[in-house]
Amino acid sequence: MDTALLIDEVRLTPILIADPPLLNTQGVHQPYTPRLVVEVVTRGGVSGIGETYGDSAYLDLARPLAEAMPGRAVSDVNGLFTLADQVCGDPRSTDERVDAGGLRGVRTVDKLRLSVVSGFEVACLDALGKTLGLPVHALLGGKVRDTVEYSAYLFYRWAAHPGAGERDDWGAALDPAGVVAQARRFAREHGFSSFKLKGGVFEPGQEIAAVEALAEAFPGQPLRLDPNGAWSVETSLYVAERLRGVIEYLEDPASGTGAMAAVSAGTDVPLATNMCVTTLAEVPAAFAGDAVQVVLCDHHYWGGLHRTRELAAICRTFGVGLSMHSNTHLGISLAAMTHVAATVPDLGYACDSHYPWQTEDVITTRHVFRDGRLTVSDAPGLGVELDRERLAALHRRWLDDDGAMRERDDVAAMRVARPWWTAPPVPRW
Ligand SMILES: O=C([O-])[C@@H](O)[C@@H](O)[C@H](O)[C@@H](O)C(=O)[O-]
Ligand SMILES: [Mg+2]
Repeated sequence: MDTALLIDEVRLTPILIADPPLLNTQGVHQPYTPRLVVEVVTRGGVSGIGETYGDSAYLDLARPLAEAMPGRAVSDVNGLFTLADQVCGDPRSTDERVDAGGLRGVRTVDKLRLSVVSGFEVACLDALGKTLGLPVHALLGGKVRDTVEYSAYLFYRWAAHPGAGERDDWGAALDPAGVVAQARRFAREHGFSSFKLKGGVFEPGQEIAAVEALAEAFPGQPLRLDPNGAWSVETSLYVAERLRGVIEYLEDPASGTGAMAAVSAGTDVPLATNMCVTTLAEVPAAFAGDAVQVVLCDHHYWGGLHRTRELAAICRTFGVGLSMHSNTHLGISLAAMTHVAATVPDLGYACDSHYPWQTEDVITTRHVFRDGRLTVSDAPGLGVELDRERLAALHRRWLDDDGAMRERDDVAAMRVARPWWTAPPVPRW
């Protein structure tokens, strides 16, 4: 073993990043949202970076893992899972609640742990690639495309947060005209040609009207609608019928595998998910029941880039399509998403990314979409550099926070504007 590959130190930096007032079925994004930056430093003096969720449940698991890493090789990414099982709590204890935000499926201890491991795996791959002079995609077997296509992620939104928070110049988008204006700006500034609207905010008729307005503004271009499981089976079938021939896929119209399977049985509109298939345990029932036709992978909660490729192979085996989910994230994760997406042969859909909404970053040079695509970097590692000054500033914000922003809570954020707000029932419509 080359001792240059051994880990000397692991640095964990929780940060708070600005987030616009984007609406979803639970509520609204907080002015600031937590992320965790993971940095591994090797004996060879190379530093590798990764990024994952930063809420305290993730930090609690990341700390013991960081302490256990020194002395291990950055090339031993498979060993990370065993190590995490040993040091990050009891692997048998599970908590099958829907995640705190109600937007990303079940929240089990295993899934939390995998989300943490993903940040460490990416950091190790970055360090390994930099040491060997190879891009991360080469460590995953090599890219099969030179660019990765992303879709515009449209949100109903307010012009500004009701209390504190950064301001941007997007203005409000609360009706079909606002959604189309937002889409036009995404197309103009980033070249996106496929569009996803985050739904579950207004009653379904209004969201159907928004998608129809998009179809009129962008004829023939792929459109998606994602209410995060807010609709009943009946409502889902109604929306599917109305948008048949207009929509590329409906994403998580209903909540849970059973409801999704019932919707799927009643329509030929493809269904996608980042909610009912987010762990291996959920795959058999969902695939056997034909509940979904497209799985949205997310290297964070599937446990990193290698595990994402394993998921891709499972989907391929069962003839289920693959696309990519996104939550609020920075440029480190976007680099990781692009590397793994470049290696998956049958990625048949443009990937999601929140990135254009993020005005702050911790890398020195922001990613730039051209024609809605990112060029796959051939530079060693991820191909991005940490901006230490920015990282320190965003960490300072996390330190200064009284705890209110350290956990993502879209319901609480909505209460600032509407004190009576509670998490809506499922199904909501
Ligand atoms: O950021 C949001 O509001 C999204 O709703 C996000 O939390 C979801 O996880 C995600 O983007 C999705 O596709 O469901
Ligand atoms: Mg979704």
